[in-house]
Amino acid sequence: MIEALSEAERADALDGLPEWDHDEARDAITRTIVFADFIEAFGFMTQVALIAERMNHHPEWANVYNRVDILLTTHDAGGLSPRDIEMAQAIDAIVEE
Ligand SMILES: C[C@H](O)[C@H](O)[C@H]1CNC2=NC(N)=NC(=O)C2=N1
Repeated sequence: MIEALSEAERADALDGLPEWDHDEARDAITRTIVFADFIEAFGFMTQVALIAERMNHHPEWANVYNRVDILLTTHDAGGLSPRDIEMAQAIDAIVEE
């Protein structure tokens, strides 16, 4: 079992993730990324999929052509947990490559 972040921990984490929005209804973070084309978007998703499997932590996401909409939350914790923050940081690192 993994614990959700406290309010202070969540505020700190969100400060460090300026590209991400907080979805209060779901206690999730969301980010939309637009790539040059479909193959760039799908290549990104493939990299994230490998990380997700390694972490056993999986994004809720959708892809339309060059756009990927991502939502991260921890179902087991009923909200944001350190795993979402770690995943968001990994995603940001891939996008910045
Ligand atoms: C049974 C399995 O370990 C759980 O369902 C894992 C898998 N991937 C997961 N992904 C996410 N985002 N949240 C979870 O709580 C979660 N739990």
